[in-house]
Amino acid sequence: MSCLNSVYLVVGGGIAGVTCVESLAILHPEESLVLITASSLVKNVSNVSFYAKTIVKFDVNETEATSLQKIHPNLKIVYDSLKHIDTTNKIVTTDGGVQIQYKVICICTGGVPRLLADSNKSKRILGIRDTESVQEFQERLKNGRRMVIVGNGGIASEIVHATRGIQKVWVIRDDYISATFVDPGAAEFFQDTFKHPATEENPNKNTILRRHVFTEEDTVVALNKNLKSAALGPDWYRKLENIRNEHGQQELEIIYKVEVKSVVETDSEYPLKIELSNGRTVDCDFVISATGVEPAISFTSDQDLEKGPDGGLSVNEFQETNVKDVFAAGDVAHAAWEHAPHWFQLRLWTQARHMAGMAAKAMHARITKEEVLQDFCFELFTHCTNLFGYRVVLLGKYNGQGLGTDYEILLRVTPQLEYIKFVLQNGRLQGAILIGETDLEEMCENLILDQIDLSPFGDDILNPDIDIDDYFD
Ligand SMILES: Cc1cc2nc3c(=O)[nH]c(=O)nc-3n(C[C@H](O)[C@H](O)[C@H](O)COP(=O)(O)OP(=O)(O)OC[C@H]3O[C@@H](n4cnc5c(N)ncnc54)[C@H](O)[C@@H]3O)c2cc1C
Ligand SMILES: NC(=O)C1=CN([C@@H]2O[C@H](COP(=O)(O)OP(=O)(O)OC[C@H]3O[C@@H](n4cnc5c(N)ncnc54)[C@H](OP(=O)(O)O)[C@@H]3O)[C@@H](O)[C@H]2O)C=CC1
Repeated sequence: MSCLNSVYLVVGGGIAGVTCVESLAILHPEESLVLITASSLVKNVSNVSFYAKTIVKFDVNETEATSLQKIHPNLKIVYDSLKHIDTTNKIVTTDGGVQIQYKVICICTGGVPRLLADSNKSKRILGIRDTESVQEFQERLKNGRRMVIVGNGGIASEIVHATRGIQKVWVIRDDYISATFVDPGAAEFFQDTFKHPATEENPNKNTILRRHVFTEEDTVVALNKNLKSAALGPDWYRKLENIRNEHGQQELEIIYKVEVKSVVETDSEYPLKIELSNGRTVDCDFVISATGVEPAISFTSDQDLEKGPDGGLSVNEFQETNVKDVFAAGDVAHAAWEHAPHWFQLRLWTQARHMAGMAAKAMHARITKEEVLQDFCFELFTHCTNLFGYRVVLLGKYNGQGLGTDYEILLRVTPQLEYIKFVLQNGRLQGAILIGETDLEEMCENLILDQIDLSPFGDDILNPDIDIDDYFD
């Protein structure tokens, strides 16, 4: 059995693993580093642009793992899967029997789709995670007449927006769409776009300003509770836009507040029959189960690595697990430290990148016996994405998460143009949803981080005729 020796060991070729390697290449290029990746293609980030200090947008690309050796002269790549970690002797073993001795290790094995309970009953229930799963979806789309989409998060929203020429039945547990990312008001804003696509002649710019004081009866919007190839990037669904099933009909039906009770294969016109919790059945060609991810922990270890309630490896603010010198980052990790007031974990690229950069700094500090502080990026939750053709920026406690019932919402809505929501508590901004080209990202970031008292401004804070930035210069 061959044995490699290395100071640093990183497992996984997704955004987290690659970011960890790239950061170590800058921090400690003279030291030995091994990357274990099951795939020869790995993910990397390019075209990073900053909307503000912590609000970042970037592209994710696939690249040959060997390209990382250009930036890290001492990097060795092992194309294999991690099988076992002996944390006492600091040796890992791969499926292929390679052994690697390490001083510090970072586990970045990502996540796998958490599919519907009946998914083992039919090959027509698909999850989307990697390039192969998208290819399978594309094949099904070409000839499919009707698909059922289950789930109300990022993937379901993107599929509903991007697919054409097929009947879509979108089955959700909530009473409004895209609940992982937005609130009922923003969902209405998106749905208005389905009904009235904006045209140049009819941009529909009637701005509505509204303040809403939350009471006990209000429902606080719930936050989302939570193999071998890395997860896709944000533009993955554009591939679907090119697929046109000329025979199919374009139709979307949304069924609210239901769950899938069972899925059975049939010999009738449609090969699948879906039974819903409201008693209704839907016939279809295939089902997309866009029902979240679960951490990918397919390896064993001699000591128990503690897990959080979401099944992820619990890590402290330096991304270290309960076992010394074993770090974890990205979708596989559960952020178990005490969070800053305006940050929480969602399994997203930016967070995978931030966690992995932090892990690399902490690993380097362990080897060089230096002190390390947690990075500033964990001060504020930020997510920048596109939904239903709009730029969406989510900041802080954008859905009032964890604020109880004692907060106010200030809204500015211009149909088909912008949707701006401020979440205020004690006159201070706690979170924001910015949909459209609002140009408010930097101001909101500052207002949340500095906790400036906004009560003197009243509703003017969102008055489109007042340039609020002037107040804070
Ligand atoms: C369809 C889709 C669209 C998305 N869109 C967005 C978006 O627009 N914006 C956003 O912020 N986030 C998005 N995400 C989420 C984002 O992709 C993930 O949060 C992020 O990629 C996680 O990175 P990771 O490196 O932790 O995990 P992964 O990308 O899953 O990478 C983990 C790697 O580890 C490997 N691995 C697993 N087990 C082992 C093992 N035992 N040994 C060796 N290697 C192993 C896997 O093969 C994989 O290559 C999307 C996710 C999906 C599925
Ligand atoms: N633009 C972006 O930023 C995108 C991000 N992503 C990321 O990729 C990952 C995977 O995306 P996705 O699968 O959409 O996961 P998400 O976690 O975003 O959403 C999962 C959805 O499925 C629902 N759900 C879970 N179990 C069931 C069930 N048994 N029946 C019905 N509904 C169920 C959840 O509801 P509930 O909340 O009630 O549990 C939630 O609405 C996530 O980390 C996501 O953040 C993906 C695509 C785009």
